[in-house]
Amino acid sequence: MIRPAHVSPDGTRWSRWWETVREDYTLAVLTLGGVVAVAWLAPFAVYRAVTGNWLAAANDTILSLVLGWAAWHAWRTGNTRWPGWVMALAIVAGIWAIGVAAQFAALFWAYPGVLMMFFLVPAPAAALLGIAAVLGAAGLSWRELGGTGGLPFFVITNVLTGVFGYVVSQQAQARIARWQTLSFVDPLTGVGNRRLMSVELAQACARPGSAGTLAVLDLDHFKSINDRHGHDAGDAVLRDFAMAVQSALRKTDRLYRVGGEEFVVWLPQGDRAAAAAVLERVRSVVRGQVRVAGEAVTFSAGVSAHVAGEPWEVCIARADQALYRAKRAGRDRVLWPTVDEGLPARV
Ligand SMILES: Nc1nc2c(ncn2[C@@H]2O[C@H](COP(=O)(O)OP(=O)(O)OP(=O)(O)O)[C@@H](O)[C@H]2O)c(=O)[nH]1
Repeated sequence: MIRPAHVSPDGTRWSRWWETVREDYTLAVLTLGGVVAVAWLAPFAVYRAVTGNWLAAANDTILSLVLGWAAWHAWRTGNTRWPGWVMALAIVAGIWAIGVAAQFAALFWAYPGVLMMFFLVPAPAAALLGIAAVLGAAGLSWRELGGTGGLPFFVITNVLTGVFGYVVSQQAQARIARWQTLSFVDPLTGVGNRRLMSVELAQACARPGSAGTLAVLDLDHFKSINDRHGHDAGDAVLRDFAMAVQSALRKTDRLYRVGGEEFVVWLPQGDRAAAAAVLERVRSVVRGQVRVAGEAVTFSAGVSAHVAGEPWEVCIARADQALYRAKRAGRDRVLWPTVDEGLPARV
């Protein structure tokens, strides 16, 4: 999911962490798993080793390392997808291990485990993993459960826990999807808006050794299109333009609408020749597909390579200057920054 860099840059480090956890429930559950690993499983591993129960000590050690790694990795990279899978599988293994250990009281761990899975992996996978975990644990601790006497209670209460997890996680996901659409998508064209651009570019440009090329595209004489053909025709041009640009871009490229008739394209490669080829393709597709009353619609663009380590705002300012030059030079062209405008040394 999209995680706003940090919703409020103010506040203490703890308050920012708390805010980040509240924003992303998968990260919250991964963190919880990490806390359980460090505060509960790791001390238990030591205790088991001291009391000579080497098998249980090894099991608790491996489990606490895997859970701890998943939480740490998610925090470090901002990616919760793979850590979520790793933690969900570790939970299944942990619940089975409880079955092998055959301790009745330890079976209570199945409930939070089943619940957590719905917040770590997609619902169908969580349901399958939950069933596998519970049936495995039930089969392995058949005697502790009291055989057929205890089995239905164990299974039914776990199924109820899973259903609860499913309902709550689906509701949360639906709300998050709606919130993301409202916050990050331009309603007219369906492409990302300025807010999404600032979140994604901040993340892309913060990656060590990041390379990329940024272009600011501005439709030419758009006011005149509105004045001559009406606002609705202007809206249709904006929609057609976004669609045409999108169709000319590669899957990894990003398009944002950042103002009335102003768009930003981010190409995640710094190679100038490749970027120039993509923008040339964009120009020819727009020329062929975007028309108003039979007239071709054109755009001007300023393009700049992103210099590793610089904030995206610096790169966009350079592209903006080249755009103004393109407008002054007669429009319908793509220009790169000059040395005066801060042309990056490596392009
Ligand atoms: N139809 C429509 N028009 C919009 C929208 N947002 C901004 N505009 C119009 O876009 C026009 C932008 O005009 P200018 O900034 O003068 O730019 P321009 O006419 O394209 O001139 P150049 O950029 O110099 O080529 C204004 O008339 C705005 O009212 C929108 O969502 N829909």
